[in-house]
Amino acid sequence: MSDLLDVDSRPAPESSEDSALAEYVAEVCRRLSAGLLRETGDDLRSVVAAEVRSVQWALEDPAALRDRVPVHPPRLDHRGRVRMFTNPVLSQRNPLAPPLTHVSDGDECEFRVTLPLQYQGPRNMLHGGYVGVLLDDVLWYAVRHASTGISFTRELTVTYERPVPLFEELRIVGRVVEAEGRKTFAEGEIVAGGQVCARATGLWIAPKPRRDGHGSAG
Ligand SMILES: CCCCCCCC(=O)SCCNC(=O)CCNC(=O)[C@H](O)C(C)(C)COP(=O)(O)OP(=O)(O)OC[C@H]1O[C@@H](n2cnc3c(N)ncnc32)[C@H](O)[C@@H]1OP(=O)(O)O
Repeated sequence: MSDLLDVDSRPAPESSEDSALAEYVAEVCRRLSAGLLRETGDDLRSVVAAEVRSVQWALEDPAALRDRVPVHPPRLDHRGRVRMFTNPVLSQRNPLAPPLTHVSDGDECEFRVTLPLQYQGPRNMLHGGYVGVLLDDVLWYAVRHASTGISFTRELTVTYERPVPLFEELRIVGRVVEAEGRKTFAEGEIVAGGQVCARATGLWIAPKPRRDGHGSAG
């Protein structure tokens, strides 16, 4: 995967154990989110108690998460500031992110994900706004992969062809179709069971160079 933070690769002063703990707690939060929406009564209480116990266990036993290699530990930028990878679609440390599994870079960038209940719009279907979020992020990633700096989404058009299902694997694909100066045009789709459910096209624009010759974002 590209260096999405676009900063120096110096690790921030956080132990690997603490980074692993943060990512584990994010995972527990995701399971809890689904549990709160699925269970009621005694079943709800069991789910909450089990997850609270699992966090307690991870906090009390330093060896509990020994085998986990943190995926998105904090990094230091060139000014020595701590930078977190906060991306709400890709970050392992952000409980809002599903997060996506990266499959390939190249002419096409591909990610896969199976979405749980907290992303539901209509019954068993993905919320339409989140369809746009996924496509925005993966097309942005394809633009980022094909260029040297950060670009911002200027325009995104989403076509909803059929419902995007929850609880089954989705392929989310993005590719650059044209680059011209600061502008990059990209397109992509979400595919479930071999069928395209949603398509997007969009324009990403790199910020104007600053007077010192650097971009103003990143
Ligand atoms: C680290 C993880 C991040 C993950 C991020 C995922 C993607 C995101 O969510 S990004 C956040 C959402 N997006 C934003 O907040 C962006 C908000 N918009 C902006 O800040 C600005 O509009 C910005 C920076 C995109 C462009 O501003 P600016 O540089 O002033 O643009 P501007 O000079 O008007 O246009 C640049 C060029 O694009 C052209 N252009 C603008 N709009 C269009 C369009 N719709 N179609 C074709 N061309 C266009 C202009 O004509 C101009 O062309 P030229 O250079 O030939 O004159």
